Amino acid sequence: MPTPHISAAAGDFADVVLMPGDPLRARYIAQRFLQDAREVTSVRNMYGYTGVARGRKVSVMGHGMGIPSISIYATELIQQYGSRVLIRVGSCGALRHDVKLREVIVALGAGTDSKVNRMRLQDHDFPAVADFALARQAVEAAEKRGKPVRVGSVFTSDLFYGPAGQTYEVHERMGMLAVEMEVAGLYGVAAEYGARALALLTVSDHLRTKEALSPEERQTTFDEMIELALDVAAAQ
Ligand SMILES: O=P(O)(O)O[C@H]1O[C@H](CO)[C@@H](O)[C@H]1O
Ligand SMILES: O=c1cc[nH]c(=O)[nH]1
Repeated sequence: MPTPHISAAAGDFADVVLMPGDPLRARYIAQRFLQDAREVTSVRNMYGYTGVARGRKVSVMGHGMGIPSISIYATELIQQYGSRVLIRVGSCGALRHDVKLREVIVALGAGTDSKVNRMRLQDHDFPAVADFALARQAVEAAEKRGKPVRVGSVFTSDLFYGPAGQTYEVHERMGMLAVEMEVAGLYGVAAEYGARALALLTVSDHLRTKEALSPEERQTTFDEMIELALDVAAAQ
């Protein structure tokens, strides 16, 4: 059962997995939000935990940075461990001036400069979209909490340090809310293996205004996003 990247045994993972990029955020989520959390994998320090949230078995596992990394973990969780619902809980940089720091974005779809989904689809465009039911549940849960979310498309970039100035205008004109590095890959993997996926993203910095959350603010805002992700997880 162990894979080259995950050392967990069969049955160690829940069918629903929250996935932050940072493995230490995975540990933080497990310690703060899961009851009876136990570590199920730590290969390469990419920590995974399983516990209980809202009375339901839930796992959390880091996915690293970039599409290649998330694709490995998402594929192995689905294919080897039977996970069916993957919810990325990540950070992003706002592209549009009207998107504010701390906002939580429900990433309905993702454009990308990566070729991975074209590799899957004979070089044709692939609609990298969230599972609709998960997205709707996230929006409804946010409304119930009185903390509405932003819903729309994001841009998944292979480059964190890219030719920024040249691309922001185009992305904004095409209606993209923010930039991050994994969503299009996650949605492609989910489609390929018949799983369901959603990404929730907290705006941690603003690419136009150069504002950024302090470490303390990051934590508080991320907590709100994680509560939302757990609302969605509990509904499965
Ligand atoms: O905070 P996470 O989830 O890692 O997400 C964003 O942060 C990383 C870049 O700093 C990339 O992984 C990007 O997608
Ligand atoms: O990928 C990312 C994540 C956060 N902020 C950015 O500018 N890019």
